[in-house]
Amino acid sequence: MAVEVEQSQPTVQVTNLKFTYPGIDGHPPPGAKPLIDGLNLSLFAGNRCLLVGSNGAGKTTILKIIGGKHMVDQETVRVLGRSAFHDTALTASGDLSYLGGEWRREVAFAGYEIPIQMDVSADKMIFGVAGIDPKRRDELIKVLAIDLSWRMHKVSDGQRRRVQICMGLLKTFKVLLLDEITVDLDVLARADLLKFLKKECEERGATIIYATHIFDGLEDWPSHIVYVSQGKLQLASPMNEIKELSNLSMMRTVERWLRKERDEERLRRKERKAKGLPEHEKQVEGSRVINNGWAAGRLNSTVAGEDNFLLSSNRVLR
Ligand SMILES: Nc1ncnc2c1ncn2[C@@H]1O[C@H](COP(=O)(O)OP(=O)(O)OP(=O)(O)O)[C@@H](O)[C@H]1O
Repeated sequence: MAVEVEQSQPTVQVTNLKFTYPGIDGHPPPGAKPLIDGLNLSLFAGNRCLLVGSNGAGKTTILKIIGGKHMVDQETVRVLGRSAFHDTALTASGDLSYLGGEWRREVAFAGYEIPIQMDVSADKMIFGVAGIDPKRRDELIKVLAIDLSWRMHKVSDGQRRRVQICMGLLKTFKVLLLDEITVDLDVLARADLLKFLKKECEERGATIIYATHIFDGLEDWPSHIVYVSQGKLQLASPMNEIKELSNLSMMRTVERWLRKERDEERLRRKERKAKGLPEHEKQVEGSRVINNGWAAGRLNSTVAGEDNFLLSSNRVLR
């Protein structure tokens, strides 16, 4: 049964986020184009937000910033009303949890990172975590169909991933950031995990942001969708609004946005070439210049639904 959740305060609030990766001297290189620019986003308890965008669009960077892994101004990113980077108790308590990236080789758990491939049983790993609700632990073991006798250095990638995900979800989170974590899971494990995560939002009022390229089985999962391109928020909308606009499946809808983005970038590149400019916009990274290919341009037209449905980047999701 769904709980009534307090909707007045956002659980995740990003205000005019601008971010450039620091160079080797620890500072953003002078003149570098920001990777994330003017991004605003508000999410509330119970929201399940799908974060989509092409490779290199900035999804991981955004999740890491919200997860407190990159320093930004205290007021720019607020999670549960606190600064994600400065208030380390947010992650230490498990209230804010990030699963992704380097976590693929290790288990990130409440601020600690544990190697995932040592000769240890799943049982030892999962039951070695203190202060866990036994009912929640049993449920996760069942949902992820974990055999507690598995030795972590001998199991398959997918089996190892199940244990890893179980560890990451043992503590009751309030805000969960998932960065493409289901890649190795079989169809059944993925479906059961998504069902569990949906329940966490509906019953406990958790907020989840999930960045993925795999849309299989996700059709009815998200309550909201956010599309980023070149570090800018192109669209943020409740799923029902997207569905009202188009009969296409979510995968086809996203495919259409990305095709449009790519076509516009190709056109932009052609125009640059015609003007005798280098085909690709260049971005400064540290002391060297990197070329981002077609992903480096700006999406400057509308993207969603029937093409004229561009949502404001200041949109608050309800
Ligand atoms: N530590 C870093 N230092 C400098 N640039 C970085 C760093 N990490 C990522 N980038 C750059 O930032 C851009 C966005 O990367 P990010 O990983 O956020 O994209 P993404 O949308 O998650 O991509 P994908 O879908 O491929 O996972 C890329 O051009 C990448 O090269």
